[in-house]
Amino acid sequence: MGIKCNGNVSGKLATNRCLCCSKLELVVLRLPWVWVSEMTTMESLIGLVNRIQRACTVLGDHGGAEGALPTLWEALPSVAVVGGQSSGKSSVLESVVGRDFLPRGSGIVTRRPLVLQLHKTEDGQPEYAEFLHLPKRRFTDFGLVRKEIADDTDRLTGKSKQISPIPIHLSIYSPNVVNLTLIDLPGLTKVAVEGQPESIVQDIENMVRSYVEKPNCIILAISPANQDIATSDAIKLAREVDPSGERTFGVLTKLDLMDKGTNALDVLEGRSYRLQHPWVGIVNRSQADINKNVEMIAARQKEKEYFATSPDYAHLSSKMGSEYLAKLLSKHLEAVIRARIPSITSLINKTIEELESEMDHLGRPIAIDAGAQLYTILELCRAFDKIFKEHLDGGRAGGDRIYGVFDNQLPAALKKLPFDRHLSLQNVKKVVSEADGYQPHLIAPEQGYRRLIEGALNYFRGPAEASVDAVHLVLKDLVRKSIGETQELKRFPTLQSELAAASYQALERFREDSKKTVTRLVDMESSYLTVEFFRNLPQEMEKGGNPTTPATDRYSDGHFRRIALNVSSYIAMVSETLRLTIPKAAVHCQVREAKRSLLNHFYTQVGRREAKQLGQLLDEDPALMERRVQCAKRLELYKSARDEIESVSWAR
Ligand SMILES: Nc1nc2c(ncn2[C@@H]2O[C@H](COP(=O)(O)OP(=O)(O)OP(=O)(O)O)[C@@H](O)[C@H]2O)c(=O)[nH]1
Repeated sequence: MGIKCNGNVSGKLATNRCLCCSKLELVVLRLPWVWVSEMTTMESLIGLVNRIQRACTVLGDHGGAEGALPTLWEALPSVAVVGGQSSGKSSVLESVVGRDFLPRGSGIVTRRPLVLQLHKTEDGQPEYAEFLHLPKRRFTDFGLVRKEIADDTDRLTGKSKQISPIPIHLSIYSPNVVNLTLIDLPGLTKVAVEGQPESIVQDIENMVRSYVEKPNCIILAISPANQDIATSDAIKLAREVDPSGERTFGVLTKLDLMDKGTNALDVLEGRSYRLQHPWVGIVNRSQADINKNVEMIAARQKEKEYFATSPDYAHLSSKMGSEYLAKLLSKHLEAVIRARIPSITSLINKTIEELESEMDHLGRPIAIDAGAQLYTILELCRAFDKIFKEHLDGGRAGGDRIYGVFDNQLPAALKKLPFDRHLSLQNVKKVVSEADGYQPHLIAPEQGYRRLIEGALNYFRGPAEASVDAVHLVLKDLVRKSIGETQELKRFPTLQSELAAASYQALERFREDSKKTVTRLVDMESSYLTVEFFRNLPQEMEKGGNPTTPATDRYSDGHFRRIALNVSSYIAMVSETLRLTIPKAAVHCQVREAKRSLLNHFYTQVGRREAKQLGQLLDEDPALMERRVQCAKRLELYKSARDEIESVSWAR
């Protein structure tokens, strides 16, 4: 909804559209104590973008989607200077500034983008320059500025003539400039010369393209008038990335070098190549002027005179020259920034939200003091332990596999025990006879029974231990799963593996204890046989069998079969008991203990560790740490950009 730009409107607002004139007003707002309905001058708008651009460089946002981080740089309007080598780019920039300050030389001199921020100061104030990378140093000697640009380029690229996309930021404060930001880019070239890598031609084009293809980039396309416009590198590239020409400013240099009798009116009046903005003709210092150290201010004056007195261009003279170009660009840049502020503001707010949610996801940075680290470790352990318990108690899948061991695996294993073989007639006879010794049993083979039973009971050790092992495997698997499912642990691979190792060790101890317990259950069955079972036997026999069996029958096959049958039903009874008690032992010793004290040992160990060792436990995945640092920097950038915009809007 719109608001009136000079009415009594309440509420906080950074940007809006005026209801009465429908112009875009940057701000109409009420501070608690005073009405402020003033909006920003050209200075503050361009200055605002300057400050945000500097923050971008400091915080590593050079445009481009490195690591898929959001880029603010690309959303900011900027003016990029594009042209072929020797087209006069440096001369245009220096004319606009009114100072000699750019490195000169043969080949590719500009090998990094130069973000040149011009700040107009009050008349009579001294001129000076400042680099972002040397914040405490004011350069009043522009020869030293030139040297520092060259040195800083070499510092980053080496002297290898490589190019780098990381910009150098230079601010110039002068009463002779307009507020403007220009990005000087390496000159487009067609061949690599001695000492340059073959790829340089393409590398330069790619870098220049990466700047000018952004929809927020205003293209200052420099072409020399003494060459056919159809061969201009700058126009060729501009046409590709901005076919409608709405963000391209055509600049024609070297008008004074055209052949006698020719002029550039076809270009300057838009007939040769039409752009949305008018072409601007420029006359820079010639090489001879440079050699003679002709002052820049004098050169500007000479340029003015050239157009004023030129029979070809006098009618265009008010719209020609470097001073006019600087003002035109400044005005246009200001207008573009004004129009873009609302979308930049909403982009900033949206990105802050996204980055904050990513930071939440990545987790906050680790504290450095031991107490806080220990606390973090214990919290992480608790988070894991909670998930592990949920697996056992239900809520998460997996605990039911333990019941599966008791309900399927154990009964199946018990059923498969080879009692048939053990209680075969032949084996029964053998065992009973061996137990009898030289004196065969008279009434019932007491020793024979015992040996047969003891022999059979031994078979139960296998399924008992196998059940313990099966439960152990399930628990181990649940530990692994729970670690994987503990989101908070994801960033700490060292802690993950130490937790896993500590849990596995604990489970190993529980397994041993559980094995001892189930073996003891089996041993207990051998230690004391159930008397009632055998007391009941004769009665059973009397009921079911023949009471008048003669004594000689006791040594017949039938007698041994009866013994086998009796032992078999005793074993069946024991098997049933063990089927019920082995699960109790396993749960008691393993499952219950895992729930109660899986990490007890680990806690004691961690409690004794020094700060350094605790820090090592919280070692994160380096890629993740890097991502967090990058996100934090980007977040800082977006927040400071938001503050900058608010500070302009909330003029106090
Ligand atoms: N007479 C005259 N000479 C010019 C004009 N513009 C540039 N020159 C000369 O052309 C030569 C190249 O100009 P530069 O400004 O260095 O061109 P550049 O595009 O920056 O060149 P590189 O940095 O090598 O890509 C210099 O000798 C300038 O003096 C002009 O309008 N008139």
